[in-house]
Parts: sequence; structure tokens; C-alpha cells
Amino acid sequence: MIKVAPSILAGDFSRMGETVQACDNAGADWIHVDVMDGQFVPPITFGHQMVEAIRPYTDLPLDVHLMVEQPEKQIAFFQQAGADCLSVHVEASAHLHRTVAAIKEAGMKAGIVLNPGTPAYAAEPVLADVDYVLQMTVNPGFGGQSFIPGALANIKKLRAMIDERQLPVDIQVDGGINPTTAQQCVQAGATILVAGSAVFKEADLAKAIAQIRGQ
Ligand SMILES: O=C(CO)[C@@H](O)[C@H](O)COP(=O)(O)O
Ligand SMILES: [Fe+2]
Repeated sequence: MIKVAPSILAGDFSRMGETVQACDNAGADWIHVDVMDGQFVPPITFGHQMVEAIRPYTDLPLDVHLMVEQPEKQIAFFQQAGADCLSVHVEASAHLHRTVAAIKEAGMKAGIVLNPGTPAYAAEPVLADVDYVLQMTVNPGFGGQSFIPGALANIKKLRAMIDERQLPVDIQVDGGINPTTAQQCVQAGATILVAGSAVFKEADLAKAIAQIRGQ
């Protein structure tokens, strides 16, 4: 039950609707949408208007990765735009428990995100409240970076914490994911694989997605 979520950050910004449709036709499970505010991370990408724009092009879950300060201010915007899953960085959220509760109250799946330098135990206080934990496997802010092998230890720790408590929580990984690193992450306990460049650098999206899934 491994899911693959192509990150549209690596897609063609001039035709995002068609890009999302192509991912859907190629067997993607979720569509990953990277929102950056120029504060939490240096670049600025786009806001909830992008979700609104691509929503008519697919019925797949739109998975929004918020790399923004004060993510709680964005919840209503993204819910109204049609997002299905919203994840917030633990490093950016002063009131993490309240933010997670507000995402769920808004009817979306709630995720929390850990940077490679953040200990796995930072997820523990809200582990029973979330639908997924996103373990970053690069430092956030840019696509096309190299996988950080040290993040595998965090994935294993998260897997142990989740299994010990028998929680229905997914582990998502994001950054430098290709068929090789995907396999390492799945072995460590990941269940949702985000990939940008490894999907969009291939002319055959279906083949790229299947290879990341391990097929
Ligand atoms: O959140 C991020 C980057 O901050 C990611 O979702 C990237 O978009 C993944 O890109 P690749 O590393 O797969 O090229
Ligand atoms: Fe992301």
C-alpha cells in the first residue's frame, strides 16, 4: 500500500492543470503541492490560488506541504480552495496541537513535518492526532537536492513509535526521492513517497511513478 505523490514544484508552471491531469493518468496517488512563503524557507512559490486552479483537473487528493511561518493562518484558505491534506512544520508552529486540531476540524487530513535536523520525538506529543508525519529527506526550500541518508534513522524511529502505539499514521518522505532512495525509505517504514525531479525528468510519467513505487 505504498503511495506516490508527485510534487508539482518540478512540473511546468505554465500548464499546471495539464500536469496534474498527466500525473493522475500516470497512476499517482496524491498530488503534492509545495507552498513556500519566503520566510520559513527562502523561495516563494504560490498560495491557495494554485490549489483552486488545479482542483478541477483531478479527483486525486491534493496534499499541501506548507513551508510557511504561522501556518494556522492558511487553514481556511486551503480548505476553501479544495485541499484534502495539509501538513505544517513543527519548527514553524508555536501551537502545533491546536493547529493540527483546526486542520481536522476543517475536514482535511492533518500532517506534521520534521526537518532532517529535527529529532523524531518532536512528533510524539501529537502522534495520535495526526494522519501522517512527513519526514523531510532534504532541507526544505528547493527541489532537485540530494537525499540526506541521516534522515533514515528518523523514519525508523517514527515507524517504531507508530507501531508501538498501533496508530493508523502514515510516514511520508520528501526530498531526493528516486527509485533507489524510495526503496531505502520504504524499508525504514515510509508509506507515502513524494517525488519531484525523479518523476518529471522522465518523459514517461507512468514508468517513473511505477519505478518509485518499486514495481
Ligand atoms: O518540499 C519539497 C522541497 O522543499 C519537495 O516536495 C520537493 O519539491 C521535492 O523535490 P525533489 O527533491 O523530489 O526534486
Ligand atoms: Fe514538499
